[in-house]
Amino acid sequence: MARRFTEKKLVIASHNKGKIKEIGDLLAPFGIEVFSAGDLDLPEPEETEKTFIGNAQLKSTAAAKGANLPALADDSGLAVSALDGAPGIYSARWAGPDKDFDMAMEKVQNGIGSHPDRRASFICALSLAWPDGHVENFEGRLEGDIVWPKRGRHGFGYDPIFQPKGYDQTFGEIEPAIKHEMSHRADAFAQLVAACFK
Ligand SMILES: O=P(O)(O)OP(=O)(O)OP(=O)(O)OC[C@H]1O[C@@H](n2cnc3c(O)ncnc32)[C@H](O)[C@@H]1O
Ligand SMILES: [Mg+2]
Repeated sequence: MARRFTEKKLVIASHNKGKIKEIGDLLAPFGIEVFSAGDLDLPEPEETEKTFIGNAQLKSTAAAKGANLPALADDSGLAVSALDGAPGIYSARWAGPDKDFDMAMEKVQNGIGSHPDRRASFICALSLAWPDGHVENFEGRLEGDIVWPKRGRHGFGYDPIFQPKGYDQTFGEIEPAIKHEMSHRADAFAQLVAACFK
């Protein structure tokens, strides 16, 4: 049995504004007071693990200890079939220190080149940690295709080149409220809610 979340305050252990906004929107119905890692001046830990869950847990436990509050971390990324799952856990790092996602998206497109397989998945690991060290982890996924050129201005990161399966718009074009209902983050969040918030 997962530990239930009964506290009133929660830290979103992320320094990514796009993610903090999405997680804040997903948490809105639960009446929890949320803080971001930046609000609390928490450092950004180095992501030294080899899996999404490993890195999510590293971020959640560091923030929970640092803030002495429960903390929810997200480690996510894009796994491209023709690139054997790259950029994967390196999705943020492909954009470099300037967080240049135009460059990162071009790297994805150039890597696929003329390969006929344009399939990709977005993956999201969520880790909820308490200050006593207890952790609950979840992983969500969404299948789609890489399109080129990029389309739309909604979302963040790789959204303008990711078109979810069954849709003819990219996450850059789809309204945020619709993304929240079907994304990899929504999938992981639904698992978290079922296990810890019900
Ligand atoms: O570690 P934190 O502080 O949370 O922020 P980050 O941006 O470094 O986040 P990650 O280490 O988890 O890297 C994931 C990258 O994958 C990309 N990504 C994840 N979810 C995405 C989404 O829903 N839409 C577009 N890109 C996404 C995005 O560019 C992120 O920078
Ligand atoms: Mg990161």
